[in-house]
Amino acid sequence: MMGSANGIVTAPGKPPLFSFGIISDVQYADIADGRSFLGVPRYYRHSILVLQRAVSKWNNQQQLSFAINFGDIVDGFCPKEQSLKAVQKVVEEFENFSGPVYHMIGNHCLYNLPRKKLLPLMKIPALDGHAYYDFSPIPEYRFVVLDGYDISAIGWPQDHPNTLEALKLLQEKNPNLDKNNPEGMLGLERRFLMFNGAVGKEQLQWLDGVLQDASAYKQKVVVCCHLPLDPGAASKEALLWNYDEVMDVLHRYNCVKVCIGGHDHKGGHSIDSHGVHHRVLEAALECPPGSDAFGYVDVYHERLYLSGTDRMASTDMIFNSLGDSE
Ligand SMILES: Nc1ccn([C@@H]2O[C@H](COP(=O)(O)O)[C@@H](O)[C@H]2O)c(=O)n1
Ligand SMILES: O=P(O)(O)OC[C@H](O)CO
Repeated sequence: MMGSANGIVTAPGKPPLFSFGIISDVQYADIADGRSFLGVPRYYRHSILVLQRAVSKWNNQQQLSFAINFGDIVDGFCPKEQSLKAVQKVVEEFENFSGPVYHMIGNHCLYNLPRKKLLPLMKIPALDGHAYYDFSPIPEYRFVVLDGYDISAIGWPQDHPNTLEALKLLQEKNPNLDKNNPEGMLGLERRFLMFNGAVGKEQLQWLDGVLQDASAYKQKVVVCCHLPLDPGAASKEALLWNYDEVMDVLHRYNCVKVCIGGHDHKGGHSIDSHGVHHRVLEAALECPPGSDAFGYVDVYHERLYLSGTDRMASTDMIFNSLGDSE
């Protein structure tokens, strides 16, 4: 038997119920290497090689049931006349994976193409342009994919009510002319930046319904969103605008065990006040040539184990069983 940090003992070599591949923030562009606003190197051409190696490893690995892309497949600096081809190129790389791939949108996807064009290309099941959905790979588990740019100043037509709602919020919350600039904003208020967004009211209701249903079927839930939900796992500047409202919904139910996100390229891990794990994935874009950031997750009844490659840290996420009826 094998011990772990929180004292729970598990049997080594126990086969997972199923496994899936993960990668985030590929942000491919056929342009020279650059840096983030804060000076972190970004390798725009190399990132697609990271994705290629991820797919090749996933295909040669033990059986993976599916893969999840946590968003931002093409960078905002991609020349606009190349956006369509670049998105298609990255999607095609994902399609070399032998199983289904579940995509979600990130801000950089939306800098390149409007939702209307993007969602069909990424084969995101969408209703009225909304990009949230759920799926259940086995009866015991439910995956919920949130649309963190539901209320957003990017991606919707300029006169769309969701754009207007986002612009109003940014106007109220962010005093700077450049709404991506957090200067002078204090604490968690620093999340009110244009490159973030919110989950709208309808989506919150949908989420509540899905979690009710999952609870009724005694399913465990993994929540996926490009934008991080827990301040403990990410920079304040990277959080979903209404992370607190979403967390309130998640915390009404014991079925939510793990939330996974991207966007905050350095990555992170926390366990919140209700024992829910939050894992923010390290970005493929920031891997210096020859290095990688992707992984696969083994799913068990009582934990998720992320096996990371190179810059993606491995993480054992053992569930808090308090309140579980099983
Ligand atoms: N501290 C910061 C961070 C960012 N910005 C603005 O956001 C844009 C995107 O940032 P990246 O991290 O993706 O490079 C950047 O061009 C800045 O306009 C900022 O003002 N202050
Ligand atoms: O989406 P990006 O690449 O502009 O980066 C977002 C920041 O990492 C959030 O802190």
